[in-house]
Amino acid sequence: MTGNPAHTALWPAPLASAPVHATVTVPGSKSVTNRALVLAALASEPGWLRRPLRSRDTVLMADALRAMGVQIDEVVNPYGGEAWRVIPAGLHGPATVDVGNAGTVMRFLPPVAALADGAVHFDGDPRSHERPLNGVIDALRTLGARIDDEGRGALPLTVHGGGALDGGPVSVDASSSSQFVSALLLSGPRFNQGVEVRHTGPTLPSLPHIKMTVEMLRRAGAKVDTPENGGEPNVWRVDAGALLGVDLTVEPDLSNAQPFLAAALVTGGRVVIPDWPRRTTQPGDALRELFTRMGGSCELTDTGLVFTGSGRIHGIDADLSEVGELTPGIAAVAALADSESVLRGVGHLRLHETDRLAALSKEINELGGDVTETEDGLRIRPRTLRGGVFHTYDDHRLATAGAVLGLAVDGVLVENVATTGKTLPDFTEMWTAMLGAAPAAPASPVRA
Ligand SMILES: O=C(O)C1=C[C@@H](OP(=O)(O)O)[C@@H](O)[C@H](O)C1
Ligand SMILES: C=C(OP(=O)(O)O)C(=O)O
Repeated sequence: MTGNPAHTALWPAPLASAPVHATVTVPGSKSVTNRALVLAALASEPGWLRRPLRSRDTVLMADALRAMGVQIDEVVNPYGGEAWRVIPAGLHGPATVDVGNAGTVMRFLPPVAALADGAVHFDGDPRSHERPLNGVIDALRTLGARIDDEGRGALPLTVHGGGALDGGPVSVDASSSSQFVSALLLSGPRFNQGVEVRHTGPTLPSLPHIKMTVEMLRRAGAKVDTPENGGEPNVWRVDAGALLGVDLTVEPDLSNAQPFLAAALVTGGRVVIPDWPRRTTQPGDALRELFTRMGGSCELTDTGLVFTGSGRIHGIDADLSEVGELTPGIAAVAALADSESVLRGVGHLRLHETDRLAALSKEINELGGDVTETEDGLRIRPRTLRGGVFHTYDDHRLATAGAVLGLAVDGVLVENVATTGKTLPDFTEMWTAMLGAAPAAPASPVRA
């Protein structure tokens, strides 16, 4: 924990005094915004991102690309919202990249830096030094890059870009993060021989995020072969070729819709999320099924997703390996359910923003819960919970999970709720607006 007062400030999570009835407009997807920025930066012509997410992770991505020479102009249209115009340029060093604690920045950009002319130094938050990066580093070396990481296999490191990269076939164990595969594929069209990525590990998390990468590459004109279109299992191939400048409207972040849907489930209310896409690769789309199994019902209408809680919350036994980032929110709801839950397939969450399995069990248990870690997930036995401090370990999804618990448990104090700024800077304002309450005055925050 740092000495920064924002990190010790406690936010009294509002208790829901009645079923929530609200329409919540959710900002753009982090995963789509950061992929779109990378692809636009690598394109051979300018492109547009409309309704991009503006949050810590996406600003870090944009600033990093700017540091390598890409022009990104922010245009505010009073009628159509924000848009970012991306004008690619010859990538160059010397440059310094702050990855914060953004998996997308720390994994997607070293391959881009390998294409730059000059040295690009990467560093970030202390936690970024602990998150797995070895798959990207080793693969880039195999593909011809020169990287100085002083043998750490992790951040900080310097990529000595040579202006081009051979590319070709490479094997990577992506069992600790699907982002290793996405990272290599995204820059693949710009490698001299393209890239063929073969995943060799025992498991592969977050498959929808790899599908998102493939779809966005194809939309930018890349030729991609995948296991789904007749290729070998666990092998993705991207041909070398120019990328088009795309005009893309970013979908709402469905994983960030989760706490608001959870509010309908927990309070027996109804929440509408406008612009929920009818077809998407976002893992958050699985919430329609998961939260229905946990007691709600939903309908995809022309206004968006209408999600209704029944007043009952059921436990769930679910393999969340494809949708790992939904685990903290599901765990919070599960702690309030009428039966036990088992969440499986998410051992890799120990290496996310924080060790999410340890953090969720400790924090829910400190409120009186009964959560145990299993080898690959969590077992959650609902108990009557009491108020107390909910520590968040610089993890945005721990903070929103604490807010969900606070709807039903009086006196939950979420530590460092500002950490939601990683992907959802307006979270507390959106939460209080959803609850129909006036936003709390910022004066004299309670201290831990
Ligand atoms: O590629 C992406 O945009 C992401 C992939 C997933 O990472 P892991 O495969 O490391 O879990 C996910 O958890 C993360 O929030 C975003
Ligand atoms: C795991 C997450 O993020 P990152 O992109 O930093 O891996 C997340 O948002 O839940």
